[in-house]
Amino acid sequence: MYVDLGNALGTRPGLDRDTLDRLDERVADAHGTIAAGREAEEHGYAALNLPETTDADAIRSAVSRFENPAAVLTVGIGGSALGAATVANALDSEVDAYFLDNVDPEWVTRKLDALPLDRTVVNVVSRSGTTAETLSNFLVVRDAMESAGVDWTDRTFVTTGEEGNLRELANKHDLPALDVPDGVPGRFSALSTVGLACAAIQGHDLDALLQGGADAMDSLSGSLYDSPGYAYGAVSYALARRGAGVNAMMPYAESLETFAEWFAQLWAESLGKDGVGQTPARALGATDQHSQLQLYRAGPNDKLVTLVRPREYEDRAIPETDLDGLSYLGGKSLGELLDAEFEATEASLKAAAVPNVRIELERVDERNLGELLYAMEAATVLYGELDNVSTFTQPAVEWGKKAARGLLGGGDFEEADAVQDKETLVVE
Ligand SMILES: O=P(O)(O)OC[C@H]1O[C@](O)(CO)[C@@H](O)[C@@H]1O
Repeated sequence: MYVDLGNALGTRPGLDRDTLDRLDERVADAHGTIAAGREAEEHGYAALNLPETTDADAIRSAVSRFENPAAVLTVGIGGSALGAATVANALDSEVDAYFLDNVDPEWVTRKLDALPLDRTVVNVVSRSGTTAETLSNFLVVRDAMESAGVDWTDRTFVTTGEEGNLRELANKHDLPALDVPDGVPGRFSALSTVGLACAAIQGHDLDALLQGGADAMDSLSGSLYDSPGYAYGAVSYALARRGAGVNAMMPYAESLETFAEWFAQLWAESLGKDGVGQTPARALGATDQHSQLQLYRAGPNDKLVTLVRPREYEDRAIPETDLDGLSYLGGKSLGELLDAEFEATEASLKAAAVPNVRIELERVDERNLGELLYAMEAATVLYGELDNVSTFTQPAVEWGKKAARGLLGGGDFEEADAVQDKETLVVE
């Protein structure tokens, strides 16, 4: 994997090579803090040790009881679903993967109706073990299994913390369970039990995923010029300080679309603090060239656009054609077209002085995915150090949780009262 910062330099006053060299001095200090935090297994920093601390054998043996499942249904939300979904949606498997990471009743019903419940493993994941959406969805899934005459205790697997409703449920019904790692916030847990249980059930190569993470981990040093992750974090920070308040993550591979969703939680929940942060926007190449690019090029110049692509992939030829104006495509391949679109979009952004960064993987496989996930986590931790924010907390999400709980009679929360005081100006 490499990161190319070339098209970010010169797009903002003072953002040149000298600026990066000066910023690199701060990267060295930040790396010192990160390394010390990792050494001490401090909350958050411990996530950057996962390639070393995650026990792949333990995960494989914990799920080995589920022989030849047709599908795995992961019930979890946020960091308890997005890492697993990124791997599942990027790689092929005989075992289909489904995710219940929302509580839209019609959508949940459609998903459950499509599942062969008697051959599905239910993978329930919650770090806190108390998240309303996850626990509600699990109760709904359990009920659906019972109605279908399926013994849910035979088909359910749990990953959670030492305490919480989910742990109690697992103990009560003697369900197979894995622990979430200590000191690892959900959004940083893709390379742990949280993200890898689903991958193990699907038969993916956990060792290669962790090896990719380890390769990125080994690149961490006191300089951004040694580590693609640190380089990306540093230039994103430098651009945000110079008005690029939005980061459009635009992979040029359908298999990486969920990666952009995973990145959005990582970037937003980690760096959106104290009035600062860079707003992640999810895009997909080439599709969003035909929807969002107009704004990226000709709207407010307040964005960094991150373009991601695999170099190698299974290609498909475009048949020869004598249709007027199309013959230039005949005999080419879809991959050639996509690569041309990628490079053309990159150049079109540069021509409009819109900063953009290229991230290239060899191909979309376990090792490269592990490296990409880890590098983005390292980028986030470094950016957080440079911006002096508490990267590993997310206090602002609690207000809404209390309000919703209060509205449902789950306790007396003043936040719920505030919901009742809503101003209205209805136009219909
Ligand atoms: O794993 P849990 O505790 O169910 O939390 C799910 C998600 O909800 C959050 O706490 C935000 O509400 C995220 O940080 C987390 O990834």
